[in-house]
Amino acid sequence: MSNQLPHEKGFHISWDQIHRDSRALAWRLDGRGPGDGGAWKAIVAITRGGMAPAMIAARELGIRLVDTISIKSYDHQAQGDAQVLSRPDPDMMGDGTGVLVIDDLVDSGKTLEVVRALYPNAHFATVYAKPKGEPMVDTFITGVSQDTWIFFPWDMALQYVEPYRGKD
Ligand SMILES: O=P(O)(O)OC[C@H]1O[C@H](OP(=O)(O)OP(=O)(O)O)[C@H](O)[C@@H]1O
Ligand code: HPA
Ligand SMILES: [Mg+2]
Repeated sequence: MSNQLPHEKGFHISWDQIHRDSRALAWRLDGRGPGDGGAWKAIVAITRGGMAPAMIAARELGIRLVDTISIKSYDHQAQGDAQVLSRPDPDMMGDGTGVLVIDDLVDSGKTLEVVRALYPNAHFATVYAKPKGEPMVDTFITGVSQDTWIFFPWDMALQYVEPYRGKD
């Protein structure tokens, strides 16, 4: 990582950016549900990364029924088998009809594949999508190349960096 140029280090997302992009996702989904007037009945966030976008979308869309499904598939940047640690009330979920399932991003598509198998009729939405995972997502805002690592604001802190041309 340390001998890469700044633009090769990854795609760094600020809080402001994820807020704007999550709002854009909500607006794109507005009125596209199967209920009256295109309503959605609930939002399910895929923890942990989906929680911030799901909260922002729930607020934009006026949805108060918000639940989580807990999946763990990465340890740092290494992917293992996706494990479902907890899931929403089965009576509320049914086959997923009318439920918006939200995550921060789709990369290999493995996480969404697991959730899709549980709720085949839910609508799957992510803020960011890499090409491999795109077939697993119904709606996303920004496409990112497969070899880019996305850094989210909850994983970062402001810190000093050396000037690009080095110290004087
Ligand atoms: O499409 P995939 O290759 O499955 O990758 C995408 C998933 O990986 C990350 O979650 P992670 O499992 O790291 O957990 P976290 O959300 O708790 O950070 C990200 O938030 C997505 O949920
Ligand atoms: O690019 C990524 N950034 C953060 N978390 C991730 N989990 C899978 N891919 C990514
Ligand atoms: Mg996640």
